[in-house]
Amino acid sequence: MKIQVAIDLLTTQDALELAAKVAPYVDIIELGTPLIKAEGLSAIAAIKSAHPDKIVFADMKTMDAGELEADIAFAAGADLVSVLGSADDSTVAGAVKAAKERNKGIVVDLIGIPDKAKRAREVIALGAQFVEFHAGLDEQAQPGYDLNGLLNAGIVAEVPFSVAGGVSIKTIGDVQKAGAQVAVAGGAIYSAADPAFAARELREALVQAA
Ligand SMILES: O=C([C@H](O)CO)[C@H](O)[C@H](O)COP(=O)(O)O
Repeated sequence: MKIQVAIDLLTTQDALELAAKVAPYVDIIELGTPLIKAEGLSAIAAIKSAHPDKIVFADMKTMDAGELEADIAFAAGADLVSVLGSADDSTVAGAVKAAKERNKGIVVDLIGIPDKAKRAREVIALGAQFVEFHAGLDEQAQPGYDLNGLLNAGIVAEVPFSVAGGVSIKTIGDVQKAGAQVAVAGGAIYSAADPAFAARELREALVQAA
């Protein structure tokens, strides 16, 4: 299973500094939606240029103009771009078209979708590389939130998937057992007192579980 660090910081400089610390322990570097909104596509170019060997994920959360939005993110250096599962099928298909033309990939983010397993199968049929079973930061803040709903959706859907929603050292083993291709960790890394240590701990937890 791959580890994806989600960088929900607000400046390219802070993102570059975090990425430099954690890159040895992660496979995918994600530019979070707030970062892209704050700094623009240049943040994607800066991270790809600093880490050409890493998979760079632009969390565009595209809802419309799928082909256009995916294409500008790929042109800036992204290898993977996210589209929302609540978007129209034509938006997903347009983004997939842009990805195929550049030999890159679309990840469909199922945040807010009630029947995540059903929509996951639909968007994989449209050509998405994998889906993200995702509970956003606001959903995570609700009382009683845990990862189990996302993990069960992943098990039921039987498609390639990632899990994002407060993945931590306590839960990354469960994400792996559920069969995820990618565990996404944002706050568990960027809010840690020592982000490199936190990322290394996540990596070591996977080695031990393997
Ligand atoms: O996609 C995300 C969220 O919508 C804000 O952009 C996060 O990057 C994702 O949820 C992973 O972060 P954590 O939940 O803090 O692990």
